[in-house]
Order: sequence, then structure tokens, then C-alpha cells
Amino acid sequence: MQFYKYQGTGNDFVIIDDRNQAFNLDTPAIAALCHRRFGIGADGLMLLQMAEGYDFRMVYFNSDGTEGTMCGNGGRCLVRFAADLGIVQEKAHFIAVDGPHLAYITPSTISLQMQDVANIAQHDDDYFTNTGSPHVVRYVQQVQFTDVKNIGAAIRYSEAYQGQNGTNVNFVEKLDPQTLFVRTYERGVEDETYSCGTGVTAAALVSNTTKGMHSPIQIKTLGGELAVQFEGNSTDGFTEIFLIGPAKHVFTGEI
Ligand SMILES: N[C@@H](CCC[C@H](N)C(=O)O)C(=O)O
Repeated sequence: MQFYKYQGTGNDFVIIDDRNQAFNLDTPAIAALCHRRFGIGADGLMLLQMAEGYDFRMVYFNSDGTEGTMCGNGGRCLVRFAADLGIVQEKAHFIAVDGPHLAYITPSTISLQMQDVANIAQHDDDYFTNTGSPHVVRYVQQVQFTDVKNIGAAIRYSEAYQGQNGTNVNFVEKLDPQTLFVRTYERGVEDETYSCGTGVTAAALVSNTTKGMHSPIQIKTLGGELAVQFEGNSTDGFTEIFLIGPAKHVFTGEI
């Protein structure tokens, strides 16, 4: 089986061209491929499948082998893969677990439209929203010194979030009026990743609501820079949300 490795600001993925729908690996086998010591190493695995009425379908698995909810950086990488295959050119229209997505393609960036977001909830000092995947946003003073793995795991497994099978957790520091530094504990990876697209989107929308930050918001992550652009607000709902940043082919291999 041929596979392709892609990364978007360090959120890395194994991608399989599954247009013939021959992929039949189970959860442990997917986890083994994603393992960083015994496998290829990745935060997730994606299938590109055919879908009627769309350029393609995105199927996303977390690195523990479970099928995930939406992955923003994964979506951006899959669009770059579709462009590399010649399936799409400047624009892509695809279907994912959370519904249809549009994306715009340039040599340096993929701009991925995310689902509209209707509301943001406050839980004590934390905020919670769903940008295709569930996300807690917690503001911290110095995010570089935050224990993302341990505090993130405690929040992810806490009683409050078991209703939606746990949550991803973002630790956010406002660096200046237009810029956030975001570090994310990812559900399904059960560790910090270098970047999380649905997570930085959640951080940007919450920061519009709570910190008065305006679109576009620049985001620093451990793996590079992203931007989140949007219209609306938490009262009327957020629309036209775009996650913008690089997505790159790393290598191709055979297993
Ligand atoms: N890395 C992703 C988010 C992946 C989904 C998540 N782990 C989950 O299933 O909750 C992103 O870039 O959005």
C-alpha cells in the first residue's frame, strides 16, 4: 500500500489515496501506522475517497486509530494532496464528517472554510465551543511554561466533557492585539500536538468574544503560523470562518 506523509504547521498525517475504497485496516492497525517509534509516525491518518457531488470525501482517524471529528489542519493537508494528485486546482469542495467544506489553494497556503459556529459557552474560567471538533479554550499568562499534557489530560477526562466523549484543550496567550500563541492537547492523540486547526479556530472566535480581537487573527503555534478570518460574533453567530496556512508534502512511502 502506498502512503503519503503531509504536515500543516507540524500537525502531521499519513494519507492514503482510497478512491478505490480498498482500505480495510482496523483501529489497532491504524494506531500502529501512526506510532512514532514502531510506525510511520503521525497525529492522524486520512483517506481521500470519491464522493458524489464533491471533489472528494475526507475520512479522518486520530493517531489512536479511532475515527475523529473534523480536523482543520488535516483538511488543509488533504486539499493539498488532492491538488498534488490533480483532482482540484485553485478551489476544492469536499465533504467531511461535519459537512461540506470549501477551500482555496495557492502555492503557499490552503484556506479552508470551517463550519459556522453558533455559540460559545463559559465553564468557570474556561470557554467551550465546537468548530467541527469540541474545544476548551483556557487563557494562561505564559503559555510556553504551561504543562499542556498533564493539565490538558485532566480537563479532557473531566466529568464536564464526557457528554461529547471528552474534548480537545487549548492553552492560549494573547501576545498582542492581533496575535495569539496557542498550544493544544489533542483528544485521540492524547498528547500535545504542534498545532491544531479546529483548536486555533476555537481560540480565535473565543478571543473575538472575550478579548475584543478582530478578524483576521494571527496564530502562533509550536509548528508555525496560521491565521483565522471570520465574520459575525458570538451573539449572531460566526460565519465565513477560514483557517489559513501552509500544508506540505513531506515524503511518500510503501508499506
Ligand atoms: N488536529 C485536528 C483536530 C483533530 C480532531 C481531534 N483530535 C478530535 O477528534 O477531537 C485539527 O487540526 O483540527
